[in-house]
Amino acid sequence: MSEAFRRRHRGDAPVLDVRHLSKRFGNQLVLDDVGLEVLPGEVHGLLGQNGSGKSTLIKILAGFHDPEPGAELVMYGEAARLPMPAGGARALGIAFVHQHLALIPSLTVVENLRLNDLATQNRVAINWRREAEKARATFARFDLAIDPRARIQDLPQVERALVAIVRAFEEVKDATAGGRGLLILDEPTPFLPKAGVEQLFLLVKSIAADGAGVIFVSHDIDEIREITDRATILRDGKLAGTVVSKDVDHDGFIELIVGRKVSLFQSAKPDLTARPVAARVASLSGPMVEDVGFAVHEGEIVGLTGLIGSGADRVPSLLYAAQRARAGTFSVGGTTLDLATILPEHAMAAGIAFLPADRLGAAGVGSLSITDNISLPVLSDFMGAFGLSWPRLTERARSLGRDYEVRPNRPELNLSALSGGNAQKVLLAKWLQTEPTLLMLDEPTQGVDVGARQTLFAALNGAASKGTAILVASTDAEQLAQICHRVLVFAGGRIVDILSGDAVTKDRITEACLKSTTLTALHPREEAA
Ligand SMILES: Nc1ncnc2c1ncn2[C@@H]1O[C@H](COP(=O)(O)OP(=O)(O)OP(=O)(O)O)[C@@H](O)[C@H]1O
Repeated sequence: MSEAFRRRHRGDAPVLDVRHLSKRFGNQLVLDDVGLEVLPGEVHGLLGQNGSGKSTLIKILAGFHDPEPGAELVMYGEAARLPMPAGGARALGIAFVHQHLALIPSLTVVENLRLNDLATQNRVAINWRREAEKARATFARFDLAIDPRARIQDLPQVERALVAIVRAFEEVKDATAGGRGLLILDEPTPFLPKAGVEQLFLLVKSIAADGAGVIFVSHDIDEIREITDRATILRDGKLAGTVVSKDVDHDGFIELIVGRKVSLFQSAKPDLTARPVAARVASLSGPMVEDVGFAVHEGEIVGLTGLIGSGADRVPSLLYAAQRARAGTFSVGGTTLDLATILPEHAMAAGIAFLPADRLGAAGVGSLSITDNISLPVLSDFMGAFGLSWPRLTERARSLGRDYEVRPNRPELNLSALSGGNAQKVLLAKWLQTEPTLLMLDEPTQGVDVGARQTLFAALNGAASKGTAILVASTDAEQLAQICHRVLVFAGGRIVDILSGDAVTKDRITEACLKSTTLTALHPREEAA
């Protein structure tokens, strides 16, 4: 903690002081006598492996789960009730921003800001002109250039996140006097490119400077070190410690989170471009992508990256026909597909698998069991004379769960009962078991903890060493540096730079992204080699 921070807070009652928090699901104790204190003006990190209990703690503060008896909650020196009664969090000035932001895309920014009033008042009774002016003034105070009349669906992801945070902050202020209150941000950054993250940090810091407390949940240790004053680490539902963030280095955080030293996965970076081509894209154009061409070779892992709006993240969904391309061809395993007309089933039949970022939407079915989710692409292999063999399917799911360290490894649970990172392990196992010719992934380790990441990276590397070609769209330079043989950098919908071999490092990738907008497009033919 900085001296200025310490001086500012000497003698201040904590915004939040919660103690003896325990929670049991069935016979599993997922929180075990945990405590957490947040001071006024403090940004406090909450870290831990997937399934360590972070969301459960937050859901108890939201009133979604009841804690075990014995828990104590004190806000600004006054005892408050637990279990949290309905509407209690709001009355205490606690507001939440969840990863999915809870905005309504078809409504405007100002309508989303007044969503609570919309639910309780007649729409006509609200003076929208005045509300828009108020919103404009609020955005101006935080130096944000967001149009209150724009529809959420037309805004880039970063502006959506900023709107959700401003809305939560306004809720905090409405419920309490002035800048008091507690803002809880549950992994708000994984969808945001670097530039967006910086803008979000400025907003969070100015909210804390107003005197509110902020809890910031993230798996990104660099982010935690950059933005938080202190951090609390949970390990297997227990308190592993509360530290002053500046005093702990990157490896120190990893050790606190995992409970032991972890060696980060690092693959060798041989040049594999002389190997046979596994997939070739030519003249791909579509939303945010212009005349892109490249090849991926057998066993090669190729990263696609760039700044906000670069188009890199659009490529896998265009190649899988999850979004419609205007033009282009895609050759995989001897089949050439016309990208303007293909359907996802054509891509699948050609040996292509795609794991999108939206894991409980497009990627998996939360209301189905883990066994069902894992089995979907391989059902025909388990069909016998008397129908499907459920015991074999379940055993298969359990064995993949062991390999991919899914916790808890109970295939009968619904996918939605798993923590975010564990759900991602299941979905990766689901596609890798099909041994595709080409596997495409969009932000594959969003929300996955630092230990489990190494397992997923090793699994991807293992699939590549058996010949699968892999395309990874991501804005996480560290992750790309750990696993990719080559990285294609996008700007304005085109490939502007290619990094390979020793140039595939976190710093070089970040640098290439930052200067990407000043570069001209490489000709597709230069890349196709
Ligand atoms: N409704 C539920 N029913 C049964 N078990 C649950 C339920 N919600 C959470 N759990 C279990 O409680 C444990 C803690 O989950 P929690 O979501 O709090 O973890 P987390 O630290 O937020 O993980 P992540 O970083 O992956 O989001 C996990 O083992 C999870 O499977």
